[in-house]
Amino acid sequence: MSPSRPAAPAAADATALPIPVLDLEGALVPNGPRSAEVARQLRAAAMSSGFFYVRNHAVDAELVARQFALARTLLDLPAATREALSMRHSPTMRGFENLGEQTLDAAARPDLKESFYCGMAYPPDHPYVQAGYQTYGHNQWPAELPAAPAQCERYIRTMLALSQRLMQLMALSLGLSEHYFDHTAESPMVTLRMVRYPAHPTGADERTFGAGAHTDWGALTILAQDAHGGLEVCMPDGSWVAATPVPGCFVVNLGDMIPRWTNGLYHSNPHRVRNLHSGGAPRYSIPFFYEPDYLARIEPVPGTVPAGETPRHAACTAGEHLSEMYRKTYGLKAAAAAA
Ligand SMILES: O=C(O)CCC(=O)C(=O)O
Ligand SMILES: [Fe+2]
Repeated sequence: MSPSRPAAPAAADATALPIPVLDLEGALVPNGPRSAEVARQLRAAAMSSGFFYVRNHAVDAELVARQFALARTLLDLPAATREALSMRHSPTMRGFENLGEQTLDAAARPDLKESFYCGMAYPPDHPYVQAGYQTYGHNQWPAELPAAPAQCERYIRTMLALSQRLMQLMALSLGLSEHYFDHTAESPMVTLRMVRYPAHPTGADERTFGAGAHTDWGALTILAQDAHGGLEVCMPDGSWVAATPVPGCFVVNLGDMIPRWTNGLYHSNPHRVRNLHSGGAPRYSIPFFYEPDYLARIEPVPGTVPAGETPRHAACTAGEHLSEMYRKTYGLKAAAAAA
């Protein structure tokens, strides 16, 4: 490790973390005995940074380990293979992204990360695939890795179930029926991303990031990260805190659809990544982005707009919101690919 790099953070003491840990034991099924308590904790986190960890989420550690192994294999494929499967050739934003191809913070340098994007395997005759809605259908898989589609599909199905349960707990946290959002999950827009960050360059300026400061665009992100750390979260007072890896936990954060759905009551705070603590090794992370059905209307839920006030955001569909965000951060390339 270079002497200018800070030492790796000590193993996280969950009770001392600025980002709370929600224990999902007893809250994983509708009417679970701890659902109300977890919903209260979720509400507090959502009104603060919009970030929390989840433990006892019932996701098999082996499944997550296999997904990290696949991430390494995918991102080690030769440059020519990755170029042939570049997301620039994909109408649905699937495939490989090279270092510097995305700029999440327009005021910073292009992101020092590379990734592989895939989504749920919607059949070609699904109406949304037929309609050409962005993110539906058309995964790009490398022929060299025939087991990759099934592994990703298993991971996606598992994360989807967890996301949908978290949306039920969120509904509860808003004083709504646990099933309030269920109908918005019919054909969800889900994106699984496997990301690799090179070590933060020595002597890099303050505009250099693995991922520039950004908010996520969807409803929920469930992040698996390796042991190196590097994710930083902007707290409501403007300070940045480390989302230190906690063994066995995922980091969950709210995306921009949730403030739209709650008229600003719940927050989707900025976060960023700098791979500073890995001793020069790459950092891997696997964000799973849960977004509702393309046609789901995103407008304030009951009880979030005070009487006599107008909503802070115009209503839109989830698909409209997401397409606009891809267009902004991938610039003209994505607009061309999506056309
Ligand atoms: O890699 C991470 O820890 C976070 C990635 C992230 O924020 C994103 O992909 O939106
Ligand atoms: Fe993010």
